[in-house]
Amino acid sequence: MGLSVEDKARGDRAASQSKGKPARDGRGKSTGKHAARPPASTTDERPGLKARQVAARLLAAVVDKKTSLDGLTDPAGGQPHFRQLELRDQALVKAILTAALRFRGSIETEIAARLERPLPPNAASLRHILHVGAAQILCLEVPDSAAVDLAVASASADPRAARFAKLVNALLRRIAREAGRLPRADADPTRDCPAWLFDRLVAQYGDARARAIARAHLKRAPIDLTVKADVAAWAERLGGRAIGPGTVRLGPIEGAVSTLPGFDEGAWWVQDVAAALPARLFGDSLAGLRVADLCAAPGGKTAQLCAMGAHVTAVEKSNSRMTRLKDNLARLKLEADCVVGDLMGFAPDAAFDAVLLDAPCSSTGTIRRHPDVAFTKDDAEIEKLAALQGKLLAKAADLVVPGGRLVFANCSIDRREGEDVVAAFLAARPDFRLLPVDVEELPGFDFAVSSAGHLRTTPEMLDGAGEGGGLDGFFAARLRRQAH
Ligand SMILES: C[S@@+](CC[C@H](N)C(=O)[O-])C[C@H]1O[C@@H](n2cnc3c(N)ncnc32)[C@H](O)[C@@H]1O
Repeated sequence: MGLSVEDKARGDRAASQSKGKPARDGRGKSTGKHAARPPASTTDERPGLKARQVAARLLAAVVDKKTSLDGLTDPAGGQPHFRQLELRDQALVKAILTAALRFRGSIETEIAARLERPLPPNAASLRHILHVGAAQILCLEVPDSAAVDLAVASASADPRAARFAKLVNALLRRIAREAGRLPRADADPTRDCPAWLFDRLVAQYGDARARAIARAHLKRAPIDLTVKADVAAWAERLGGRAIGPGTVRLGPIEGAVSTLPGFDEGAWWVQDVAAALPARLFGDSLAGLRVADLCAAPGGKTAQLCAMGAHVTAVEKSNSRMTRLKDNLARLKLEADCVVGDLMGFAPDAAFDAVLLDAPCSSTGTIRRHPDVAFTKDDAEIEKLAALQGKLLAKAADLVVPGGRLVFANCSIDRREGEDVVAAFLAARPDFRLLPVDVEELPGFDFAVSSAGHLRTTPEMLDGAGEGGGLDGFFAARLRRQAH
């Protein structure tokens, strides 16, 4: 029988038993009691409550206002309540939101299945509190009792949701008792992929591949490192495996990557294996050449180009992101000329032998790492970004010497931001030709080369359905300017 918002007092006081959760240690012990606590006031100081309240607030910002989670959780410019949390609670908020967004459709289904009537449209705040609670119960190792109690306290402290506190209690206890853990092996992946995105994937890749991509989005992305040299030796030292000539894929690690061997000495940097492919399209021929890396921060590709022996000029419009790029290069003991400013106003003294443009995009290739992208982007945004990319590509082209090469790349899986941008560019610029990528250039990554000679990856490739598999979605095209 479903619960209704009017019938909010009806609650099953039976002990909460999490289904399928591993046994808990003393700290995470389930008390088996879920009687709703006295209503929390805004001064309720119980441990963990602020983290849940901030999680619900940030979920609202992502879903209702299309605000990027990276921005909201930025250590310097992020949401003030988030920044006030202790680091441990900040990590918990991020884990809750990652789960709540990755499995948003499944969580909504579990909630809806236990309601007699849908939540009223003006109950956004209640919905976010329920999603935050359910995400902990269904996806995280948080004791059910804590997830439920803190959701009830969050509702009680929120004037828009206070009258639903008992409903929150009853509903989440039922989910804890009845629902299995997420993700489920037999789950329909389309449930967790917003319709606007799934429709585009089907239109561009066909139904089967669209489903495979949506399934890959439910997996956590592994951590890849690009090493300066000796990939096999670093793979062994770090307990990972070499994939491709310059990438080590790590297994599960304890703590931050910055504590791993080789970080302080600058032997490697974090970069998904797919993100490392566009710079490799220049081959081994960059030593001593003047190369521009446009839209450069945080500098993964700048570092690759420097390590290949090029004289690199990195252009980036964001001051704070350029600071990160410079910090990264300093740690890696690599050097580049760094120019802070809008690419559209960049006027160097001379053109470049090679140019790499990693244009701003929808980032739909990184949904495994950034599940908020599926909620913050839409059809209109993709059109806007495609238009911007066309302008940036035209500007980048003017910076290439006759006979020089230009690589246009981004981490979108949408053709409008990839294949279509390049097709429009080539139609308008007879002084440029596509230099098709040959599968032999990327040993082990032949799957990443499209029949048109572009680089095109999507996250289900490289065993994206398996644990520790997959790669980011990326597009790159290599172009040459006519020699005159
Ligand atoms: C996808 S990220 C680049 C990632 C980077 N190439 C790497 O490999 O680490 C895009 C970057 O472009 C920058 N950007 C966006 N529009 C720009 C513009 N008009 N001029 C210069 N930089 C821009 C953004 O601030 C962002 O740092």
